[in-house]
Amino acid sequence: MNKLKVGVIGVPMDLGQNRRGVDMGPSAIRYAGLISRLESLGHEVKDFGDITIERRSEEQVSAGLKNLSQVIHANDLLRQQVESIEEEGYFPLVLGGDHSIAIGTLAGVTKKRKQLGVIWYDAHGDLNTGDTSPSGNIHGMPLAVSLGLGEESLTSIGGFAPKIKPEHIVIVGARSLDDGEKELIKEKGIKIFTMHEIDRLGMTKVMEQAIEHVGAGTDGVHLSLDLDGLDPNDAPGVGTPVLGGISYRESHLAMEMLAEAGILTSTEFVEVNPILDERNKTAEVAVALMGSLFGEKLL
Ligand SMILES: NC(=[NH2+])NCCC[C@H](N)C(=O)O
Ligand SMILES: [Mn+2]
Ligand SMILES: [Mn+2]
Repeated sequence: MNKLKVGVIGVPMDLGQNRRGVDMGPSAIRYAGLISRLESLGHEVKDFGDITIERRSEEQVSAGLKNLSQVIHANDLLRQQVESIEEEGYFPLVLGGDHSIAIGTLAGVTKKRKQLGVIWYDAHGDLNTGDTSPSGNIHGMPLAVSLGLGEESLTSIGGFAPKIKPEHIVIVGARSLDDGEKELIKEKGIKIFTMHEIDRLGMTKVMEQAIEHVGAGTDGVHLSLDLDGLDPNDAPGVGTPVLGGISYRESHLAMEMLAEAGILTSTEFVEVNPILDERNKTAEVAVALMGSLFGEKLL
């Protein structure tokens, strides 16, 4: 794999969901050795530090969305950081934080890339709006927001909407979808490999087809990896675990195939929750997967 300039940015954000601790994700991932792991692969790594996130105050709900104003503010800061990381010639590697931060990441990377492909590696679709969400948690909404759906103050971050097109998305690993999300997937024709397809076809075929799908007619590809896409046995430190997930081995294979394809232009790893974790296992899994994604091989 080509040697890259990788720009790491942490987003210690927990306001997009209810469980405490996911704000410590960036710290746990760095502690698990991310920077030296990437450097040992020959990449030049610059750590841009963390975005400043407001402390949790009393929960406010507006239009059915929890902590809306703080989530908007954080994502707008992230958008600006991601834009300048790219302008300085670095590959944006964003560390969460809850998955609501994908709103800011995608707003930042689509400033330049108007035909961005997106791989959404997740147990969930994150395709809710304020109207369909069972929880009001914004981490269940970022893919819908990026499609220009739902709350206007979120979709308009960065000054334009939508950020991405339904035909450029592929969801991998889904096994928990709300009714409104199922309808949206059908209505928009979003490509999805649920656990059923992963079991049936195997990860090799799934990733071959996923890579082909997001490569078609796009000018870059973003990987948004929610650690709850993995099975909770392999990644226990997440706030919304769902049994029957993608294995550690299948995930390494997926990352290796992405490295080989050489199509990614930005990446984020989200939902690592050290309070719910077992001795930093999930952060270590995240770093191991990033190793494969950035070109690590045994021989
Ligand atoms: N990024 C995540 N872990 N999302 C979980 C979303 C769960 C559920 N679908 C909701 O909207 O609340
Ligand atoms: Mn999820
Ligand atoms: Mn998610």
